Amino acid sequence: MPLTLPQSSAPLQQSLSRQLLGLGACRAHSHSPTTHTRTLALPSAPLGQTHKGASSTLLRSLRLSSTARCFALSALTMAPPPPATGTVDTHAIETNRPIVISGPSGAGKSTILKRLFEEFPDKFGFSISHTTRSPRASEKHGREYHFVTKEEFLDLVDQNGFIEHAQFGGNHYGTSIKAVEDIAEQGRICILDIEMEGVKQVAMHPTFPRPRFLFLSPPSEEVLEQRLRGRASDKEEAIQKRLKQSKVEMEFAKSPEAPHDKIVVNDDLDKAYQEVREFIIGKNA
Ligand SMILES: Nc1ncnc2c1ncn2[C@@H]1O[C@H](COP(=O)(O)OP(=O)(O)OP(=O)(O)O)[C@@H](O)[C@H]1O
Repeated sequence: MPLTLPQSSAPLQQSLSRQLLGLGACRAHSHSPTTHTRTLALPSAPLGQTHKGASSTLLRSLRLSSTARCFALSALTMAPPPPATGTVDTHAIETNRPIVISGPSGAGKSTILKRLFEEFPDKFGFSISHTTRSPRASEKHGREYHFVTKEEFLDLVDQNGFIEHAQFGGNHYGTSIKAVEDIAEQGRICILDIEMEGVKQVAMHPTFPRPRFLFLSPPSEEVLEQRLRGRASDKEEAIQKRLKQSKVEMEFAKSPEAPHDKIVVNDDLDKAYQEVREFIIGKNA
């Protein structure tokens, strides 16, 4: 599911989007108390227009600032919510296979994606997540999120219209197939920054073609804790929650059911970035 944090994922997504793109708008979501889903799109070919995308909140969960990170390039910002359904434009998705990036909060996902977006400033777009929570004063329907009613959201769930969805803090969050598909149809590769439960959902989705899965790992628990504290964005309780969740995510990554095609250990940032870059846009991508 898009990420959802005990705290809201929207702030995270927006924050990340802004950080990543240096823009004033973005979107994404996650469904975990600490993270959420960030959906980004990398065009596989030069684009003539802008887009937006990105979310992961639950993953969006551990940090209240990493909600899906989506970035909106104004053109799509005002678009109405797509009529997502369980049907998929398989050709577009398989031609521009989305990338799912996951890893513990603090592993460095935002840092590395920011670099990637800076290196390819004209190639990114982002998808917009759905949520049943009320928009905040500064938020616009179709920009930060597609704000829908609970009934509309659950209808879409019944149609298998989400590649992942979750409930946090009493609200539903989800990344629709249509939102990701739109990016693929524009010749872009959508990058989804998703927490563990969302990864499982995407991997098991009945109709959505399998994306490529990348797991970003911290070099050790000790280093992860240092980085979370160094980020100075969380209170002690939130740090402890992220560290606890990181153990679960690391165990999952080592398990047979983990769908990851590539695991990158983020020790030296330059080296990790090159590995991620190669996986996403390298000649064997
Ligand atoms: N290789 C590295 N060496 C040292 N510090 C790093 C490295 N990679 C990331 N960091 C730092 O670690 C902190 C956590 O990184 P970042 O916020 O990118 O993690 P994240 O995986 O996006 O977390 P979240 O899921 O909570 O958004 C940041 O302060 C970042 O600057």
